[in-house]
Amino acid sequence: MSELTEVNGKGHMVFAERDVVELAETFQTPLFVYNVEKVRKNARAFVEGFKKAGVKAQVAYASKAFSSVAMLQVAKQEGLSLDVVSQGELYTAMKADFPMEKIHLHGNNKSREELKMALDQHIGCIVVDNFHDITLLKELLKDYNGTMDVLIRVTPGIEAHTHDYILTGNEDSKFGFDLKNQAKQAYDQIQQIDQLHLKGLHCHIGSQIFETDGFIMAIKRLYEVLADWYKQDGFEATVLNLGGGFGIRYTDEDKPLPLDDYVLALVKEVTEEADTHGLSLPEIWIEPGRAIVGDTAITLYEIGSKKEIPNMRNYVSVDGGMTDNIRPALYQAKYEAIIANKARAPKTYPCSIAGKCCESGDMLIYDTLLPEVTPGDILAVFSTGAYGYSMASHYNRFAKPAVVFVENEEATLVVKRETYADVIQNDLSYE
Ligand SMILES: Cc1ncc(COP(=O)(O)O)c(C=O)c1O
Ligand SMILES: N[C@@H](CCCC[NH3+])C(=O)O
Repeated sequence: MSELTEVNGKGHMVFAERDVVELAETFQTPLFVYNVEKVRKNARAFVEGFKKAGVKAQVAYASKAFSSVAMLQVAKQEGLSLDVVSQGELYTAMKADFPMEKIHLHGNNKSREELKMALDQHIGCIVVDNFHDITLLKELLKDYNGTMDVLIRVTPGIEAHTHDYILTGNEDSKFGFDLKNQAKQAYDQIQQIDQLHLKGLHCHIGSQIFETDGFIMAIKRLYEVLADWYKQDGFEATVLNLGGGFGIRYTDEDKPLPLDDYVLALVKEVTEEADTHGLSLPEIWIEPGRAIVGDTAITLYEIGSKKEIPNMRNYVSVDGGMTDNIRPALYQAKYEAIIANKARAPKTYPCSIAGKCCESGDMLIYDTLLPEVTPGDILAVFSTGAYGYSMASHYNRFAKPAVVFVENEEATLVVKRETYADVIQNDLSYE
């Protein structure tokens, strides 16, 4: 996004109206900086899209993209619902005082404890992923007075155009029930448990998707099944959850749609299918993660060493890497970056950006152009708001970076930088 970058009189990059070089000095590096106004804007694009279409909806922020107490407080302020996939994500929501009735629990191997916590907290909905979920719920509900709303997660057999590792709606997937056989068995089992209220179906076809056809195909397939269940049993879904996966821009190769285009396409197709089959229009739920936070943050690093291999490649190393952004190593994901303290300088130096882990694959960006690089320069990598901090690790015993929120020009530390004492806090001695 370099051509759109704002630059101040000192030649420093400005992000969310703040000089990022100053932010790096104040909060140290590596540092995640979120533009909260942009987070709100993304959230509102989805929410307003459904409002405009006049359809009942829930926009559940997929907290796996970036979960922290402050982030979930922003999601709550924006009236979003929440998708959690673990006790840890649910616990974070509890600490953020997130309304429990707006939380949906996912997971392809939910533990008894996770399901119990969901029941005890009276969350809004459990997305049943497999027969084990149903068995555990049946047992747990014996000691439970209330009821629980559930959706059945199915794999609609859609091959969305995305990286193989983040494709989830195809039949050969660890998630959900296959639509042809297992979904009906799950339906029958759930209908026999009085305390489970089946609201409808869930599918998630993949992530970083730039087209609406995959979603449309998925909706058609869901309706084939829903039409059968209606004929057989008179069952009508009151909710259709179409997952997340809406793509964002990392580099020029990515051509995202305006967020409300996805909403309009979903609403149109669901409305048509419901009409065709004589079914009433369900609530439409979606679960965007990346599209809410991905393009709202940058990561700031300090540049250190350089290795120049004549006629081959120049390596420029930064003080973070795969421990705060595993996506390039895991998915060959591409990013753009600039030197924040030389934001106007001509880009004349061909180089690749390396992390500092003891791993050759620890590369953040291959073959980019930067201005002449000197140790101490601040590198800003764009669009790191999703699946960066949330996938961070302690490899090489690195401490996790800090996270800062900027809103109304004010920068607030929302996740503290870990200390080395934090990193080894669970180590016990064996002398
Ligand atoms: C079930 C489910 N919902 C929502 C998401 C969020 O996806 P994204 O961040 O691409 O919107 C994912 C991740 O791909 C997922 O598996
Ligand atoms: N973590 C992945 C996306 C998969 C998310 C959840 N199913 C990414 O960084 O793109």
